[in-house]
Amino acid sequence: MENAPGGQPSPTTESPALVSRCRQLADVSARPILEAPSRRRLSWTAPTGPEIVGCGAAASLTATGPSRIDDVREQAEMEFAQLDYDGPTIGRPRAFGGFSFHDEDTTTAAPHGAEPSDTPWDGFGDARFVVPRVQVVRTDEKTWLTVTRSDDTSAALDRWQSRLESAPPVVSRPEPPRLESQQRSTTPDEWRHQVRRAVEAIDTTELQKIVLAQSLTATLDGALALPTMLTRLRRRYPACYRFAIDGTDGSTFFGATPERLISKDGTTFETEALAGSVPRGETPDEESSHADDLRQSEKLDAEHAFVVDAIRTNLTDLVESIAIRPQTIKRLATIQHLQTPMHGQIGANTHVLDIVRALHPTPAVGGVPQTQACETIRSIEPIDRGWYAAPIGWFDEHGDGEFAVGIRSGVISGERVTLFAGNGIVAGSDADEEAAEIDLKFRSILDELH
Ligand SMILES: C=C(O[C@@H]1C=C(C(=O)O)C=C[C@H]1O)C(=O)O
Repeated sequence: MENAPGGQPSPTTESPALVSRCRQLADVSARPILEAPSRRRLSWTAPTGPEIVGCGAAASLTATGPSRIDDVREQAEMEFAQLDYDGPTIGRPRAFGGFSFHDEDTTTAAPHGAEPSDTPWDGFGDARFVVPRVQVVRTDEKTWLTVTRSDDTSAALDRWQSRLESAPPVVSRPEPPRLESQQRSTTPDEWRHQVRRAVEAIDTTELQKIVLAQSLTATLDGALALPTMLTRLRRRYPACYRFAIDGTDGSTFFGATPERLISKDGTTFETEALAGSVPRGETPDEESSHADDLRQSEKLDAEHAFVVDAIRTNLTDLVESIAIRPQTIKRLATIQHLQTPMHGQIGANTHVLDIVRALHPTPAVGGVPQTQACETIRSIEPIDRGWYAAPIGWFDEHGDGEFAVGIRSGVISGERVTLFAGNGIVAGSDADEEAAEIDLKFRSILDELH
């Protein structure tokens, strides 16, 4: 955008310009930002990236239905065209948010089997991104504060700097609440029935793989403090993406997901296939026997190969090159997965959201073929997936950004937390074995709540 002399936005600009300024701070905690609920808080930490925390909305992007990813991109281009940022790249403003799993417009359609009141997703919509008014980026060595507003940016920068620098250090953390009760969306019998229907569809139609999910609603005896929750997830899951994002109704979607959907930086991108799961062992012997199962099982290999193939196929037309690294195992606290990292070169003008659109949902969370799998999920699953297993992340004015798959996640609504977990079903899947894996996935977050 054009600036008038003195660096201030030109008064002739039609809509108010967003002025964004960044300042490096002494190493301060971003906790004061997270301690203020109802301020549209967000938190995002990639396994090897800085911690980013934000609040407020300098710009909001929302969209519905099948075109939601393109619509967000279009709106973002208009908003970012109004942006006047002067500062280091690390502190640049970004749009943070996520998409619903399904394409269907949830503002008009109730999900199969779920009354609107059953859903914890009212505050999220089909797509919602926010350029936060206040953003703090912390690496191990440095902290940057960025304020983005259409007025008084520098006064707000001063206010937030003094607020962050004068916040008292945390001496003791509040006791976590106790778990009062938990309720599953799906009984063991219902699950067996659903898996039977999925396996039948696999045996008799084109369907080859489908991921079926459940929810678990935990009731606690007190509210969950988001900063404490994120600290626990950081300690327990340093190799995962930890995220939290407030809805518009006081609820918060959060999680610690092991699965990268895409990261794009200039002309390079990285993605991965993550699918095929076994438990962690209680002893070294048990551990290596599970790892052997993971490497040798033909069924798990097939589940995983669907994901590798779909990512490669769906990216072919979009990227300049793609290389597949050797398969490894991603070990987490309760569960371990087959992982195949992939990386490559891409045109600088390709937006990260173009890649998100091409990839989501991968067969790690949807199925093969994609459209039939999503239709079957909607007809079999009794829950509203909302943003679970969907792309969650950020992008910047140049179309660079990073998205994770929103699994190992849940929605906090006061003293209730609704968690989600799913598992891949292929020919020959056994409902009870699949249920045991879903339990491990629920536990990964449930164990950290109380
Ligand atoms: C669907 C989930 O996880 C996905 C499914 C996996 C599987 O079927 O083995 C493994 C990792 C994830 O890609 C979940 O955690 O809810």
